Amino acid sequence: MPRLALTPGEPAGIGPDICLMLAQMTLPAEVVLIASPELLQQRATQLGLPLELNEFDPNQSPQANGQGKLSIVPVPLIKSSIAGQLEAANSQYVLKTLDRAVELCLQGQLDAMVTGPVHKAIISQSGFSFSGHTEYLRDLVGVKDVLMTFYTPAFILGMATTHLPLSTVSNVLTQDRLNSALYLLHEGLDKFFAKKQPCIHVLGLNPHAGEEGTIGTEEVQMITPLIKRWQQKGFNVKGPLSADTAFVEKHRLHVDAILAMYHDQGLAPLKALYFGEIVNVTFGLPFLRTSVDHGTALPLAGTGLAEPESLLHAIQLAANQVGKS
Ligand SMILES: NC(=O)C1=CN([C@@H]2O[C@H](COP(=O)(O)OP(=O)(O)OC[C@H]3O[C@@H](n4cnc5c(N)ncnc54)[C@H](O)[C@@H]3O)[C@@H](O)[C@H]2O)C=CC1
Ligand SMILES: NCC(=O)COP(=O)(O)O
Repeated sequence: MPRLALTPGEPAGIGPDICLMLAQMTLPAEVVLIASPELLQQRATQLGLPLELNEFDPNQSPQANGQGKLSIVPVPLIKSSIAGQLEAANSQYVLKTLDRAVELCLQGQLDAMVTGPVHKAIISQSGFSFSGHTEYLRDLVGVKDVLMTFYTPAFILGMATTHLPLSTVSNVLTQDRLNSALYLLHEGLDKFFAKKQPCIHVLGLNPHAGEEGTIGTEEVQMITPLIKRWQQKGFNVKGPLSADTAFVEKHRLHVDAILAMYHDQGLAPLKALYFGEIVNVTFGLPFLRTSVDHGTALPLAGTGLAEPESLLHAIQLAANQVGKS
C-alpha cells in the first residue's frame, strides 16, 4: 500500500474540511497528514466528524485510513485558526507543512505528495513572495524547470506559463521555455501515464493563432518553427491551434495532451468542462505531486458544504501512479 503525504493547505480554508471528509472513507493508500493536530481536532468538532490521529511511524507497515482514522506528522500552527478568516502569521505554518512533506518524499519515507489549496495572496502578504506550489516546489527541490499539468478524464493539459500577470506572458514565453515545456510534457506523459507516442496539440497565444501574423507574431516567429522542429524529430506535435476551438469535443477527445500558453487560456475551459474531476500534477519533480483543482473557498470552510471530490481524485491518481514513476 502506498504512503502519501497530504498537506491540507491554508488552515482557514476548506483544505482541512475535505481532508477530514476523506478520512471517513477507505482510501487506496496510507494518507499521512502533515498538519496541526489542534486545527484538525477543532475543525472535526465543528463539522461533527469523528477523528482519530495517530503519529506517523515509518517503521510500521502502512496503516489503512477510514472511520475517521488518519496518520499525522504534527506541525504546530503559529496562531489559532478560525474557519474563513485568514491569518498572515500562519503562512509560515503552511510553508512548513510543504517543506516537511518534501523532506519525507525525498527521504523515501513517503511515496508521493498530495496538496490541498493554499492562499497565495496571504502568503505573499506575510512577507514571502509566493505564486504557487508549482513554483515553490521547483525552487525547494532545486530543479531548473517544472511543468504544471492537469489530468482530466479526456486529456492532460500542460501550461507553458503559470502564475504571471498577463502583461508579462509574451516576454516569458521564449522558445527555450516552450521547448522545455514540450520536453517535460513528453517525459511526464510517458512516466506517469504510459503514453509513449502522445498526440499533443499546442495552442497559439493570440486570437485565431495569430491569423498568419496579422494578429500577433509569436506564432509565426516562435511557436510554428518550434513545432516543426519537434515534428522533424518524429514527435506527434500539432499546432499552433486556435485556442477558441481547441477544447470542442471533436478536438479534445482525440488528443493525449493540450499545451496552453497561459493560465486562464487552459484552465477556464477545463474547469467549465470538468471541475471536480481535475487533478493538478507537477511534472519534473523527483517525486510525484498531485493536487486539487480548486482554491481555498474561504466562505465554505467549516460549513460542511465543501466537496472533497477533487481531493479524492488527487489521492487516487497519486496512489495509482506510485511505482510507475
Ligand atoms: N491548489 C491551490 O493551492 C489553489 C489555490 N487557489 C487559491 O485559492 C484562493 C481562492 O481562489 P478562488 O479563485 O476564489 O477559487 P476557489 O476555487 O477557492 O473558489 C471558486 C468557486 O468554487 C467554489 N469551490 C471551490 N472549491 C470547492 C469545493 N471543493 N466544493 C465546493 N465548492 C467549491 C467556491 O465556493 C467558489 O464559488 C486564491 O488565493 C487562489 O490563489 C486557487 C486554485 C488552486
Ligand atoms: N490554478 C492552479 C493553481 O492555482 C494551483 O497552482 P499550484 O499551487 O499547484 O502551483
